[in-house]
Amino acid sequence: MAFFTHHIKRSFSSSAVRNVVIKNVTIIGGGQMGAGIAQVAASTGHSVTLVDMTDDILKKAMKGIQSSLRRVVKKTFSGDPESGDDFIQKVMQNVSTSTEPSAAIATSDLILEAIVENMKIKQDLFGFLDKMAPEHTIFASNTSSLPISDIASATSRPDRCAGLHFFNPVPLMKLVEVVATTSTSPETSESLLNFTKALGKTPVCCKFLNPCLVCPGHPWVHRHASKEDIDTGMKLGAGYPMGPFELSDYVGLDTIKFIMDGWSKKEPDNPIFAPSQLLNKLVAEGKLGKKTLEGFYKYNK
Ligand SMILES: CCCCCCC[C@H](O)CC(=O)SCCNC(=O)CCNC(=O)[C@H](O)C(C)(C)COP(=O)([O-])OP(=O)([O-])OC[C@H]1O[C@@H](n2cnc3c(N)ncnc32)[C@H](O)[C@@H]1OP(=O)([O-])[O-]
Ligand SMILES: NC(=O)c1ccc[n+]([C@@H]2O[C@H](COP(=O)([O-])OP(=O)(O)OC[C@H]3O[C@@H](n4cnc5c(N)ncnc54)[C@H](O)[C@@H]3O)[C@@H](O)[C@H]2O)c1
Repeated sequence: MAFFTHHIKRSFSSSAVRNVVIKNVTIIGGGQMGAGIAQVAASTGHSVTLVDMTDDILKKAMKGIQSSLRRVVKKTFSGDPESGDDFIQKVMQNVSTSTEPSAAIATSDLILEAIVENMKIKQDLFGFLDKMAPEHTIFASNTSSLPISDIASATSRPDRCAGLHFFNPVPLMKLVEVVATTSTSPETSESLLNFTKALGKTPVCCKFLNPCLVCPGHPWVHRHASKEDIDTGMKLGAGYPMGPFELSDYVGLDTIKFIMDGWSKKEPDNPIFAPSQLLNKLVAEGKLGKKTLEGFYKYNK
């Protein structure tokens, strides 16, 4: 990405920064999560810049936001489609896109990354942003599994770094985890709590992200039943809205693999995190779940 190449070097003291009222938000990564977060932030009156590597990806993200908004307004403006259309138009005006975000970064109160689940790439991004962003800017990561303190260590502002973990699909899921490290300042946590409330979400504070799923591709998970039966059982028997295989396809099998590989590296002797041949095979074949129309299951466009 071009913007990685020209750095504006500035040095900042990590002097206490007061509570930040978050209005201008830059979201790096316009995939399923970044687009969803952009939609919700724009819908609640925030000014959003969505950043990704190519214009094509950003076009797809904007199309996704628009079609999700249509589903939302069908309910919220059910008797008044004209007001629904106005709302969509206003929300779309709150989102701009860029592959060269220096200008947006310079006025951001919050930069939230939702890029690939890879420590080195996230650290490189945070290190790069640290040199460009104003002193008050808070950095947040939407990581599912990586330690925030390690990502924050690439910056000179660990007190202004935290996790902001949204759930998929962002427009519908109410929960957001605000993940504070031992270095995150109380002002940063409070600013993020206020931001998530302004988004209409329910924040919970935590120190670590909890593994919320065990990989469904793992042999012991489906040793005694088919994936269809396991999914049906978990939906009808345990009240889950999706079974584990369906949910993994929905999250993205590449993302699930990144997470599993990370955990397995940390706890090589834990059989729960042992590599899943089935998962690895599907990812190697480019069958990444719903986004590629095939994963554990096949999907129509
Ligand atoms: C190995 C370890 C792995 C760890 C993984 C970690 C991942 C991560 O870090 C954490 C997560 O996110 S974990 C993941 C956490 N996530 C979960 O656990 C999700 C579990 N799944 C669910 O909650 C449901 O299956 C869905 C809500 C996704 C779909 O619902 P459904 O009933 O199956 O299907 P439906 O009939 O199509 O839709 C129903 C209604 O929703 C509406 N709508 C849907 N999408 C929309 C969108 N994008 N926009 C707007 N609206 C949208 C739609 O219009 C409809 O409205 P209506 O008024 O009824 O017509
Ligand atoms: N998918 C989920 O259900 C889910 C839920 C919660 C959290 N997360 C986390 O959110 C993050 C993103 O997940 P996703 O599902 O949206 O992934 P995704 O693959 O849909 O999107 C990632 C996007 O980031 C872009 N990207 C990658 N590297 C980049 C860089 N250096 N600069 C700019 N853009 C870059 C890619 O082009 C892609 O568009 C991951 O850390 C994941 O663990 C995912």
